[in-house]
Amino acid sequence: MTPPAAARATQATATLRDRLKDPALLKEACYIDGAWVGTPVFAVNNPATGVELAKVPQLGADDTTKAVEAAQRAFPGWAKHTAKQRSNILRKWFELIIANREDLALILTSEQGKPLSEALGEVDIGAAYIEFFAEEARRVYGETIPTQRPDARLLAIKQPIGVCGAITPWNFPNSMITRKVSPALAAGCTVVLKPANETPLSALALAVLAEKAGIPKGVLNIVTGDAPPIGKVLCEHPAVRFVGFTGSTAVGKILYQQASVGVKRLGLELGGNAPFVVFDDADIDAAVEGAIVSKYRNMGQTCVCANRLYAQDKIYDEFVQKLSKKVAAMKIGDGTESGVTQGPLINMKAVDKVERHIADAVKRGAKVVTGGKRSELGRSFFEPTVLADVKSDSLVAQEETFGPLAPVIRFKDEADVVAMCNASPFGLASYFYSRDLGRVWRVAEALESGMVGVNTGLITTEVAPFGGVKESGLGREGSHHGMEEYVEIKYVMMAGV
Ligand SMILES: O=CCCC(=O)O
Repeated sequence: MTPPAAARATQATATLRDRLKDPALLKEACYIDGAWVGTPVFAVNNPATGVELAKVPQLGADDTTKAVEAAQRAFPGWAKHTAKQRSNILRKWFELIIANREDLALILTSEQGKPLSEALGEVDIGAAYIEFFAEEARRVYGETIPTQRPDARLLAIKQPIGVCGAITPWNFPNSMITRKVSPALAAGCTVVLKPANETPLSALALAVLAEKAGIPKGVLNIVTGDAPPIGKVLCEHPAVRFVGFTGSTAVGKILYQQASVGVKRLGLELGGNAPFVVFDDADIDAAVEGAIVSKYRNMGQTCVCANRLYAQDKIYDEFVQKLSKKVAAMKIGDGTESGVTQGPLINMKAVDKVERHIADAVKRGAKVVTGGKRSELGRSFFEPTVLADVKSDSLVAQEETFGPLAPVIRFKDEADVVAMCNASPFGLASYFYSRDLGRVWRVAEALESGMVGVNTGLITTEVAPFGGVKESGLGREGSHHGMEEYVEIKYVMMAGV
């Protein structure tokens, strides 16, 4: 007999909790000023099964203001910690995450859907950001400036910017948090974080470990709830000096406007429409592997996913045939099952968009080579798809699909394809495959994007600057450049020498 809905939900919560080595990582409360607060009312569901995993509080503007005030109170004390003290605490947080990586990955897959192997990879790179910035905390150097006045000495020192807001997306519920929070904390800033409503459990689990690592109360605060009122407080409260956001360009523009009132600094990692180009001198097998990683990682729900693929005339058929053979062999299912490489999409709206892009491309003459429809598993499972003979004016080449759909467009020459790549208001990532050294330089320099992968489909690493140009955003995350977002330069002239 099927148990009633409420009992089923309780069972599901117990199921995830029971499967964790440390059940205390599954939190149903917000973390403000070092206390776990709020009534759990908002259900978090597993997209693979639809069952409820847990509930989290639905906080609003007042509680967000309290969180900002807590961060404001904690700021002077945290900023006065020595760089080494901050570094040691961050290092401890990193170690705890690694020690709990399997639990964190299971929570991540359960709430987000990606295969467990990818979730483990995300937890590892999420931890790697913390490790990197724990090291970087000790290298926030200033400078001395050759003087124009014999009686004066000139310095530029770097100081933490202050309280930071962070708003993070559901597609990378762990690493997008650590990529923002760890440089902020390393620099001496305090943070109020709003995770995505679909995936708050990864954020709360990270906070459990942050508390254990000894991050003082008020330094990291987590607020779950309705995005617009929380985002408005983060953008408009006078104590907040920086807001970091990863998400859609449409929301990024709203935050940009709201933050302009208090002239705040913003870090925006927004939408993309990454081209993936295969020239006829490329290693085709390597290009196919790169396309698989770039396109189908996280079921195509990655901001740097290849969105439109361009293959040159001479190798077009070979590339499409080899790509679709691999794609047709992918295993769809619950991300916790062994061998699954394609989990469910985050929700039915995501499925609708993939279907809309396929229908539009087919209407303009494209052919479905493999996939093309909802999976027989139901829910938001969608067959990984390859389309051939796609026209460059199709919707799928203009808008980010955010799903497992590879549209392959034919091109003639280098100038032709570079023009198509750059004919977009977005400029996050681009990829191309070629073995001609001259072409590699020319094309890498010509592409209008913040990041370029040459002969690779995977460019993310904690040591490199991640970010876009044009409507794909502002600022850089990761690498030593990522630290610059969280410090202010203060110039000091010491006269009377
Ligand atoms: O979707 C944004 C993040 C992608 C990544 O970290 O590779």
